[in-house]
Amino acid sequence: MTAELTDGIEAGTADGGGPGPDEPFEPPERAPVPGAAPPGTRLGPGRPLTEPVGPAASVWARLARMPDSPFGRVAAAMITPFDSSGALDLPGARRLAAHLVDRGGCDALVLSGTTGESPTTSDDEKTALVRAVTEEVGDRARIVAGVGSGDTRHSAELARAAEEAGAHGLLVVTPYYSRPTQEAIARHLATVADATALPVMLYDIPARTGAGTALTARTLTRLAEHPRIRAVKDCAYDLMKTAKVLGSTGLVYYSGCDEMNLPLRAIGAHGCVSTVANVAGPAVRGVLDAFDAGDHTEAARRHQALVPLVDAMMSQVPGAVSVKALFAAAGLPGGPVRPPLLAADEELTARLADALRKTLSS
Ligand SMILES: O=C(O)C1=N[C@H](C(=O)O)C[C@H](O)C1
Repeated sequence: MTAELTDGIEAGTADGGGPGPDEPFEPPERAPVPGAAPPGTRLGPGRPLTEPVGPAASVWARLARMPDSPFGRVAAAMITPFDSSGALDLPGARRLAAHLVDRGGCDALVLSGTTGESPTTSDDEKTALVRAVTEEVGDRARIVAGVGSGDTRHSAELARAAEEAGAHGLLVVTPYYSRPTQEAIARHLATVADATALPVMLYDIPARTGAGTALTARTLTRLAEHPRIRAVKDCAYDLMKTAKVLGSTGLVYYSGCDEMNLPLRAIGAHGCVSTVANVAGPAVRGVLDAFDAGDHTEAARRHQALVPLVDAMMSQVPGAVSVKALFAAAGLPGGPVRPPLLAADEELTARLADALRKTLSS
């Protein structure tokens, strides 16, 4: 999309509550999921993947063919395309997904995240999106379905529907609004992870979920014991916590905010879930590639070159608004945002396009 996009544009912790030090975490009793990986199985670097038998075998067989983490390395937090009437645009979603995977530098797509406007899509739309995108990209990328909500039963239902629709993994944000304690948050996340055989990426974004909902290092360490909780999408801006959890668990970390992609990689994160990758995936990947090749100066240069675009896209309006404004300017599928989000005005769109152009030419 990058070339098409520019062409188009040229034309146009609180540490809330939870158990005290003496209260042991009891992972909720659960019947083993048929065919699920045995407890302790991890997909972090160097760890073997144990193939199960039974209904989940096909999921694990698919994952086993994919290298590295079950969530890829550069995941676009894909926008959800709507048509001009505001309805879900599945052909547009297929086109965008294929583009991001085949030419846009992404080896994973997160659907129905914040950038995917999950608060304003229905359950049926979320499931239809997973089905269409998995059909379109097959095993060329990992498809991660956002199933987080403030309601445990609802999230478990969404998780089962996503699994049935072909998702390779789940993104589960900490429950919000009702101010659950750490213990309640831990139980919510474990219950959703129990609902399917899919690997789970936790989403820690306290600025969005509310004061007191940041996952504590202790809660993360406890949840790491769950056989299917494998990863964290880290948007907590708490390097002490992240470093502690990275150093003491097998959880695979992903930066969940583009300005932290390189800093978090430098302390051991595996990759990123990126909004900016919707429009500049190869540049987002290029930062990690340079770092992994040992050229830290070049990695820093590439990171710095992306920062103005990250700032333009994420600081004033939600990422979905920015991406859709850029897509509209380039004549690409995306369509409008759904209320309460508001489309970018002309001035913001011009600034976004300018930032994108500068970044891509740097
Ligand atoms: O939708 C997502 O997933 C992401 N959303 C975050 C946001 O909206 O702030 C940013 C992140 O890059 C991924």
